[in-house]
Amino acid sequence: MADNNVADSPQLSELVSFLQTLPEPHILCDRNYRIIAANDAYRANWLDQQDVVGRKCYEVSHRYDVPCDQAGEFCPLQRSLRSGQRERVLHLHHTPRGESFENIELSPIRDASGEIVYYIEKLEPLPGARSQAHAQGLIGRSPAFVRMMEMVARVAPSDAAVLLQGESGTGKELVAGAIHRISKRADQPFVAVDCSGLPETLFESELFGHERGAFTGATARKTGLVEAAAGGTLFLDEVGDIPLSIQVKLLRLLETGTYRRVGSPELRKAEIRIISATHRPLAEMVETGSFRQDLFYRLNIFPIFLPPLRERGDDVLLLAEALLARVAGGRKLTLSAAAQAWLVGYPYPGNVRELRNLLERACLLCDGDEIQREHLPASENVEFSRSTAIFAQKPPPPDFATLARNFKGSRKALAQQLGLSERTLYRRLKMAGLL
Ligand SMILES: Nc1ncnc2c1ncn2[C@@H]1O[C@H](COP(=O)(O)OP(=O)(O)OP(=O)(O)O)[C@@H](O)[C@H]1O
Repeated sequence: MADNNVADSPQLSELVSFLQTLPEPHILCDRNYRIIAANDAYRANWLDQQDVVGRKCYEVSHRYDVPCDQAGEFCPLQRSLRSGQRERVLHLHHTPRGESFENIELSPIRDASGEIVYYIEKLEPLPGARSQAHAQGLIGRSPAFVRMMEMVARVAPSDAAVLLQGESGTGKELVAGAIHRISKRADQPFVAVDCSGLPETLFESELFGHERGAFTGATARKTGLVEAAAGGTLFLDEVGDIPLSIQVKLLRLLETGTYRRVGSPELRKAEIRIISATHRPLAEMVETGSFRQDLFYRLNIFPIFLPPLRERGDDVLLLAEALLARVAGGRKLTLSAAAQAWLVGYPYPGNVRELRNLLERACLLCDGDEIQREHLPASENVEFSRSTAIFAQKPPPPDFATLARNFKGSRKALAQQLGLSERTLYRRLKMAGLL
C-alpha cells in the first residue's frame, strides 16, 4: 500500500494507513480522478494487473479516455464536487474477472480550509448481477437496465417492501431473487408464491398455515409460507391477481406484521421482507377499484420498473449470447450476422422469456454451429408469437362500476372492501354515473 508520493505528507499517510484497516476494497483519489493509493483489499482484486496508483479512475474501471460524465454516465466525483457530500452510484466496472456491477461510495476529504482535496472511494461488487455472457444471474448493460439495477442496489440492503412492475417476461422473479441475495437476509429462505395460482379458499391456509382439524381435510398441522420464509424474503408474484376478498388478509399481515394459523388463536410474528411483482397496472386498478388503495401503498414503498426488452438496445445481443449458451446443452453455437440483425429488430412482446424461447427453438432447428436467419421465425410468425403472448395474459379483473353495482352490502362496507374512504367512494360512484 505504501506509496512514495504520499509518504512525505503526514496527513495523507494517515489517511492511507486508515484505508488499509478497511476490509472492503478502497482507493484514494484526488480531485482530478488520479488514484493516489489503493488498499490491500482492492489490490487483491487486481492481482497480476498493472499497478493502479497514478492512473485515472475512469481509465482503470471503465477503460474510458474521459471522465464518466463525459462518457454518458453519472460520475460520483463530479456529483460530490457539486453537492459537497458523500455520493453513491452503481457502475458497471471492468475487473480482472470481467465486467461486474459495483456499488461505489465516494466520501470527500477536506483540508483545513474546508476545500475538498481527496476522495475515498469504496467499491463493493453487487452479487447476482453481471454483464458477462456466461453468468447465471441478471444480464444487461443498457442504460435502462443499469438504472433499474441502481434501484435494486439501493433498496436491497433495507427491509423496505419492493413492488416490481414490468411486462411479462422482463425478469421480475429474477430481480426479486437478486434483491434477496444482495440483502442481509441472503442466507435465509427465499419463498416465492404465485398469487394467481392460489385458489381463494386455500390462500389463508397456504400463507399462514393451519392447525390439525382447523377445517375438513386438515388432518395434520401445516406450516404456512410466511413461516417457511421466516428470516428471509416472501416473494408475492402476480400480486395484482389477488381477489379483493383476500387483499384484506394480506393487508392485515403487512399492517400488523402478525398472523394467525387457521384454527389457532395464537398471534405469530412474521419475520419476513415482502417483495411483490405484477405485470398489471396496479395504480390504475386502484383507480377503478379492483385493487385496494391501502394495500397498494403498503406494497409500493419502493417501486422498481423493469424495462421491456425493446427498450434495452444492445442488451438483446448480450442476452442472446448468454441465453444461447444456457439453452444449447453444451453445444458451442454462434449467431450469423443475419440472425443477429433479425434479433435486434424484433420487438419482443414476450420480452426476455420470448427471446429465450426463440433461441431454444433455433437450437433445435440448427444442425451446424451457426444459427441462421431461417432458424428464427418468418416475419408472419411474429404476429403469431405476439398473439400468443397476449393470449397468455389473464383476463382483467372486474372494474369499479361492475363491482359497485353487484355489491350487496352498505356503502360503508363497500368502501371498506375497496380500501377507500367513504368520501372517495362517493366521488368514484359519482364519476362512474352510479349516483
Ligand atoms: N436480465 C436477464 N438476464 C438473464 N435472464 C433473464 C433476464 N431477464 C429475464 N431473464 C430470463 O427470462 C425468463 C423470464 O424471467 P422471469 O420469470 O423472471 O420474468 P417475469 O417478469 O417474472 O415474468 P412473468 O410476469 O410472466 O412472471 C427467465 O428464463 C429468466 O431467467
